[in-house]
Amino acid sequence: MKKSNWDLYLVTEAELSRGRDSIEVVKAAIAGGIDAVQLREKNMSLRERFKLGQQLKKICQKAGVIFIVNDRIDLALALEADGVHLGQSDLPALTARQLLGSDQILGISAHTREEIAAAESAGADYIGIGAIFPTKSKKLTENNNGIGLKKLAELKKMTQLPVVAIGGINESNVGSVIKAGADTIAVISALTRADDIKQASQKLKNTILSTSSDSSSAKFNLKEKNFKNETKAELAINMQHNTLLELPTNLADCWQILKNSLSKNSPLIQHLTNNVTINDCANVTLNWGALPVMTSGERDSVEMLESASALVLNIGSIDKRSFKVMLKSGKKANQLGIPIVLDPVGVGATEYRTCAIQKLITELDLAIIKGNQAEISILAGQQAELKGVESIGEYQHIEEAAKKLAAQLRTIIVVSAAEDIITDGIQVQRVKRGDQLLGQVVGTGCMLTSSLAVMMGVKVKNNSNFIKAATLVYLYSLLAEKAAVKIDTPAKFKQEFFDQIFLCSQ
Ligand SMILES: Nc1ncnc2c1ncn2[C@@H]1O[C@H](COP(=O)(O)OP(=O)(O)OP(=O)(O)O)[C@@H](O)[C@H]1O
Ligand SMILES: Cc1ncsc1CCO
Ligand SMILES: [Mg+2]
Repeated sequence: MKKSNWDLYLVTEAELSRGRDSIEVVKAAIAGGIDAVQLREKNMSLRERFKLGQQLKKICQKAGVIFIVNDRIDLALALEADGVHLGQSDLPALTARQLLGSDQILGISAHTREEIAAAESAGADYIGIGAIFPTKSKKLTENNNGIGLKKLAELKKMTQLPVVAIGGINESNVGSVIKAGADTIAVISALTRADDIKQASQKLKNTILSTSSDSSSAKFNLKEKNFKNETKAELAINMQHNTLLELPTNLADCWQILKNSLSKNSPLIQHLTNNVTINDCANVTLNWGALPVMTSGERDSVEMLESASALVLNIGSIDKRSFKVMLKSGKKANQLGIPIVLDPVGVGATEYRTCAIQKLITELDLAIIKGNQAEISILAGQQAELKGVESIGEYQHIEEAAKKLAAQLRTIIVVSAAEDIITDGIQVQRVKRGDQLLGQVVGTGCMLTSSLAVMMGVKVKNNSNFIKAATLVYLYSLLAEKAAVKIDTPAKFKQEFFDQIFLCSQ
């Protein structure tokens, strides 16, 4: 079961359901198209809520509707709910996140900048804001006047997380709430007290959808969670522009600049690369919005650089002739001020590779070296285990090795692994995102190198190569997660991953 975008979120309260029980209410609301249910029931005992929750969970699961538990993390865990919604007087968000793990949804009610920041840093998936309007029942909220639309709009600007608005929202005012910036609408009475719950749900959802598509405010998707496979990583996207919400703010800003520039003028990326993954590298380059060229003759490569914006040197299938072309082209790129991204594929596996790389590193100025853990360890003069071009073994000191190498060569080092590292010798960014399927497809490292070259080929002011590299690696990983939510076998995953890169660059 997976659901990426919530429009309408029903919060249950049997006492406000005009004699109907919450099972009946939830079933009718699901028939009307709600996206998520929250088990609230403030007046029931924990045992009663548990029993009701068991039934509601089954109903939701069958319908593909998200099931969230209010207030009690113990209950959420006991019911194996999709997530929990906590207020400021419940257990702290950080504790909740630790107990929940990363795959479950954590919603936090927040009313101030500080509360929003704390929720974000604890790893919340959405921020609940309310009560927006006066509510019919005091039980719904302590704030009987409601915070109003202006305050909602102000709070919305303080977070990149999706905002769920609650409190006194109904058919007549929901449009204004969406326009003020709410991404998702949570209601109790508007549905629980309706004469015809199914019809009321349909109507409310339609109004939300039609207002959202008219509204200029960005409508964000909630984190997509894969409930089929709990090991799958989490992600979030912006529905309109496909921009990833979870990109840290500075990287998100950098991506906007890179993306704008890519859409205006596609940089040409010349590749001298291996004959295993060459086609994938060409396609990934194209999907980011750049133009690939993979010309391997000495004269042609050198001449091609006149119109290129970056050069990839990938030694995956190096031989005497290709090495010579790399050296010559590298020198030409340096003369022209074109950034070079080097992938020392399999360095250390053979003496030939190691000598070739030593020569390239000594003679050329490199913008980035991207290698797997073994390759970077070898370059840093440490022990490493390689089998062919694959990194095997444990690398506890990889960060120090990468930093040292970056400082020594005055370049950016990118280490790819389940947790990637980007460093310029001083700053370090770790990216523990992505999906293990990346390791099941030959060439995702080479494609990462080509992707880095695309970003190096974009000239942007105010963003260092370090930030550009970190942005790319982060984005690459998040897009892989997004692909992996949809697909769980390698070949189709590769296709989906390409498409995600394409969509994100539009
Ligand atoms: N277990 C994993 N979980 C998440 N991401 C992973 C995992 N293993 C590898 N990756 C990602 O896969 C990509 C390739 O990394 P890897 O270290 O396998 O490179 P490589 O060995 O140079 O690849 P190749 O030689 O196949 O081109 C990187 O984006 C990395 O983050
Ligand atoms: C498998 C393989 N062999 C040489 S290059 C390459 C692609 C991954 O680096
Ligand atoms: Mg690999």
